[in-house]
Amino acid sequence: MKSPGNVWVVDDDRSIRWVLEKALSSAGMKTAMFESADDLIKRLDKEQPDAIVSDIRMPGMDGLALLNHIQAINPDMPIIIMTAHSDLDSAVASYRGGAFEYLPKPFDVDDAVALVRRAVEHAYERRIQSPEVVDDTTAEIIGEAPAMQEVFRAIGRLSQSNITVLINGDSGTGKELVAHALHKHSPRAEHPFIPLNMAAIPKDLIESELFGHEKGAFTGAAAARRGRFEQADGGTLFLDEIGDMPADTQTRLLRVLADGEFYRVGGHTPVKVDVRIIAATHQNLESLVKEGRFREDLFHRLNVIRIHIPRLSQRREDIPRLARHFLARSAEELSVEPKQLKAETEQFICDLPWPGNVRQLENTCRWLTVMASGREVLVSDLPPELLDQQDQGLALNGNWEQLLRNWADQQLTNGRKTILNEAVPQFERAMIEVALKHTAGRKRDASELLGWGRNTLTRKIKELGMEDSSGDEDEDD
Ligand SMILES: Nc1ncnc2c1ncn2[C@@H]1O[C@H](COP(=O)(O)OP(=O)(O)OP(=O)(O)O)[C@@H](O)[C@H]1O
Repeated sequence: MKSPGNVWVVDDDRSIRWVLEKALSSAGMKTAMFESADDLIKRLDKEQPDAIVSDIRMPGMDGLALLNHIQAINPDMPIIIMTAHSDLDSAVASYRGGAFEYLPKPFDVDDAVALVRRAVEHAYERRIQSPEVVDDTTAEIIGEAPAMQEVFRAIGRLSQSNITVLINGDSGTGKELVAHALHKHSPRAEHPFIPLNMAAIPKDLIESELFGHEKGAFTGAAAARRGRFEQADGGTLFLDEIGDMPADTQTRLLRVLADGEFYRVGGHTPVKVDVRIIAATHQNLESLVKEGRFREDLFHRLNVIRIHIPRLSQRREDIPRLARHFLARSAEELSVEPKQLKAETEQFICDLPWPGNVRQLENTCRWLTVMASGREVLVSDLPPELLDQQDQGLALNGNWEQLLRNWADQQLTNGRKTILNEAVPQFERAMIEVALKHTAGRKRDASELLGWGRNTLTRKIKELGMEDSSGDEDEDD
């Protein structure tokens, strides 16, 4: 019993679309043709094909970006990339990104049909072999904004590697989701992904949590226990909020990364593990290094590849899709009809500041699913704190203090500590940058604008690691 197949083709060249549509339909397959990758992605919201055939070069999103996008949301979707011989490098890249096959142009129509048929059968077999692939959609990452496309591209590029990755981004931007995607698209995918949040564990338990302990290692250690490192053997250990790792643990971690082995707390036999580390932080690790709060050598070990996840307010174009996704998910969880945002509600939420990022949007959608009375969500149905936020936003022009209060409030609500360590350097950096802009980079004049002595400004610039951006260094000293 074989599925005839539902195949989507995307190519900006009308004649290729025409040829493939004819050939695939004659072979009994259902087809849909798209002029651009963006059109195809829009349709993916509603329906999923069995396979996709995509040109490599297209205006707008190209074939490889599409490949990365789809790989991130549905790693099992077979994709055939069409490419001219001259684009062999890109074709190789498409393999690494996880394409099913590539089809060199110009192609023989029968070969093309045979290839597509194989892709469809492959998809079909995977589906019957592993019903749990449906579960994969829990890790769907939504992001059409250019800044998120960068993130998808990085996931694609890293897909065959075991390299250490450092993910930067504010709380709730999706760092764990991206770490999970990196794992799922790595050679370690069949092994465990173990997340551990440094900020969420009391300091004196971190070591035993990471490395495990032997029976009787400390009061309360009634039995021996494997730590996260051992649990993650062969797989990936995700260390969230690495900036909060205590100094002693940093030293131990560094040693494990260098030696590939460690001792359980209270243990005397070394334990060998093979673990890929993905670390994440909302803090500026370089600043922590400068302040002596994070080991420089550990920082360099972790900072091999860096991925930055933008704030939700820097990718507002994704808000409507994210909201639909979360409304659908909470409706499913609660077995109710999904709520729909009225156009003005959608517009309203697109303009909000979202200091809690995607997580805040997700929580809002869950709240709406339970609390909004009708099927359609009106602006007045939104949780009161969001309506307040908008008032604050309107009154904001000039009211940076209110923004700062919101930020501090949010940080403390999220359980953060020592928030001045992050806020003060940011504040100073902003003031210095603006003053230097007004003086075309002249520090002496900028120090006057700020009300600091020249030496203080020079020292601050150094401490804040702003030397590259501070403009002309050769002025009169
Ligand atoms: N682009 C996205 N598409 C779909 N869901 C997302 C996206 N980004 C984040 N989410 C969801 O938002 C929630 C928060 O994401 P996640 O836990 O990955 O954030 P985080 O940056 O690790 O947060 P924290 O730093 O507070 O731990 C999760 O439920 C996640 O599934």
